[in-house]
Amino acid sequence: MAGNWKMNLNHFEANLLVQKLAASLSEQQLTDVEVAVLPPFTDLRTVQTAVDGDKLLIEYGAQDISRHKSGAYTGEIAGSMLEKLGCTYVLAGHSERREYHNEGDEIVNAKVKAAFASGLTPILCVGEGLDIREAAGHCPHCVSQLDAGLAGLKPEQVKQIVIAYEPVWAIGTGKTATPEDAQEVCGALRVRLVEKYGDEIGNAVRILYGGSVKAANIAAIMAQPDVDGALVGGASLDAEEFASIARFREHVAR
Ligand SMILES: O=C(CO)COP(=O)(O)O
Repeated sequence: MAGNWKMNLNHFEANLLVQKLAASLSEQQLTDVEVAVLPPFTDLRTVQTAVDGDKLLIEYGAQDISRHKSGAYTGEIAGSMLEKLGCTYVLAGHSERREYHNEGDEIVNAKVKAAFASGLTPILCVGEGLDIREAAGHCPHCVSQLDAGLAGLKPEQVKQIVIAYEPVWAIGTGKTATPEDAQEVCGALRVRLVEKYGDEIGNAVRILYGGSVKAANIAAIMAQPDVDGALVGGASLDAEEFASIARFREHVAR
């Protein structure tokens, strides 16, 4: 269960939220679910200090990574810097990066590789816009983003990666895909992974659903066979709400 904070919370607020989240998770005795937060870059050091200092059972990571190793790339953050901050995960190809920063599949693939080169686990995001959904092109579109994002990876890297299916029309809009919509695309992604990398790897890859996930709708989404978790935006900014979402980590075994 991953919380993408997007461009919210300064480092003081970040500290408060991770502490509260850890308290809510332990109150609910959620020790067997992997919970990760993805704060803005400027919060990462604070989150690291809180997690290490208090031995909190929370993983964390970044929302973006430079495809370059180092050098004259003003404003960018290298994988090695994230690694030094103890990050486990990094998003690659979130729809907001694809849309507002013109990140195409090739750049996203380079970012996935940069993440692995620094020992980070990429969370590769795929998803269709409303026009593609209305033209019924959502499955092929997402499968093609998956293929492009994974191009050139070794099978053991594919096994480790996390995929997030986030229909763009359901992000921050309050419109959730129905559980069946989520399963349709997550199932198509699974079929593709199995086809290309075999049963063992294809079934080991964790596939998350994202888009207006809340405590009130998570149960039906997690009941889908190919949904292994959620990538949560707005609702991850509320510790109790996010902890309640994390309670629904059990899904029907494939
Ligand atoms: O984009 C998302 C997570 O990465 C989803 O955001 P919301 O949960 O706010 O719709």
